[in-house]
Amino acid sequence: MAVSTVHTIQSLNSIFRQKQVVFHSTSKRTCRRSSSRGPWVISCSAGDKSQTVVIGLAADSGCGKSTFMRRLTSVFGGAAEPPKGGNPDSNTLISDTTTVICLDDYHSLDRKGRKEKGVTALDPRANDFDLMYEQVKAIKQGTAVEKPIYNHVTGLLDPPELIKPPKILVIEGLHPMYDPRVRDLLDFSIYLDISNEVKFAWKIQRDMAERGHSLESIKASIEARKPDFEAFIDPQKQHADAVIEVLPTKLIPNDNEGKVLRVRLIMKEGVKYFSPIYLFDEGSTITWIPCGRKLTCSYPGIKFFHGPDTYFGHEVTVVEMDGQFDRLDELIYVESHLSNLSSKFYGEVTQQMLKHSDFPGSNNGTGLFQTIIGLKIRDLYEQILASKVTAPTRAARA
Ligand SMILES: Nc1ncnc2c1ncn2[C@@H]1O[C@H](COP(=O)(O)OP(=O)(O)OP(=O)(O)O)[C@@H](O)[C@H]1O
Ligand SMILES: O=C(CO)[C@H](O)[C@H](O)COP(=O)(O)O
Repeated sequence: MAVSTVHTIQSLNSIFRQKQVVFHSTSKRTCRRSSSRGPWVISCSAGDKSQTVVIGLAADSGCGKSTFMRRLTSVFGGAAEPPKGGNPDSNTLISDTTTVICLDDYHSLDRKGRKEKGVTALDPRANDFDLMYEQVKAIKQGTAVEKPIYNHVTGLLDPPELIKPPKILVIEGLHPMYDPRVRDLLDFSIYLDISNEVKFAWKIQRDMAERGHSLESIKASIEARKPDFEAFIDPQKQHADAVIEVLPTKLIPNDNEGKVLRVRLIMKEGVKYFSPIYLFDEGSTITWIPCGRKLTCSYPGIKFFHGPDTYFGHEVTVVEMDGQFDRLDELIYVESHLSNLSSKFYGEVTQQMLKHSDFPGSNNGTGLFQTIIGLKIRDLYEQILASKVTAPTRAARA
């Protein structure tokens, strides 16, 4: 039988100080530690209703998570910055509304440790899912935590940093949907599914041009990660509420340049506080070539597709864009044919895209769909907030 001990925040702190993990309380609350489940398993009662909305973003390294995060933070306004006065190598980004934590911080093995044990960072054995679960749960319930830091410069685990509960917590990285306990804490989840060909092209662009790596070493690193990527990262997409799939274009026969992309936004039906966008007419299957009088298109043009489908046994709506925009200001023409965008005013998607026209993917479906998912997350957050405000009022009336 599980033996539960009631702890105050002070007594928890004394337990965790030895392990460099300290729990803070933002309101009066009690935490329980169950002795049958090990020292890391702490549950705190929610002291108020101001719980944090938790979003999961999964993708392999170098697949556009940071770019997506910049677009998302921008939808809420304000810039995201690392914690003030903290570790300069912190992976965390904080803005007024959102805190983005990188799940690399839950690596239980540092670079040397992984080498000695012969495991990659993608392997669950190199990650502490118990701590990830406990800390995400604590933040969701309004409790600040001391989260470890994985230092990508040194390859070491640095002393922890304080993470206070934000309005929206984004957990981004390799495994946000891997552990069922963490997955259950997510209010919304996204998977960035970049095909091998495109991933390779992006890696070359970044690691060769910006980081001075050789073509051979990039190839070797992709190959070395492949088995663990397929075993532990890729399967998470079946759990995602939205998947952004990035594939080579079909508009250029046998294209191997990887510059023109076919991007699919796959949106699950029946997700609470989320309803898919659609093109022209909800539920119908449509192919649309918008190029002509209102949209300038050079070779190979632009082709949209919209329709219902199934994805890992779930009903989904898919919107696809193949090709790229020549003139971003003309995106308003496409935006005006998309419905259920959750924008606050006509043209908001175009405005966001123009604002960040220098971000990678701004001229194609990656930027467009990332921006739309950003608006959808804002809408989901506002709906959750409204449900908390109206729930007690209704109860009081009954
Ligand atoms: N939509 C895009 N179109 C073209 N290139 C892109 C796009 N998104 C990302 N890239 C390329 O991939 C690189 C990595 O992007 P980003 O830093 O957003 O990925 P990440 O998943 O956060 O990477 P890491 O996990 O390694 O920090 C960029 O520098 C850019 O070269
Ligand atoms: O897959 C990764 C996620 O970003 C990294 O490779 C992993 O975190 C290990 O980092 P590093 O290569 O800096 O030791």
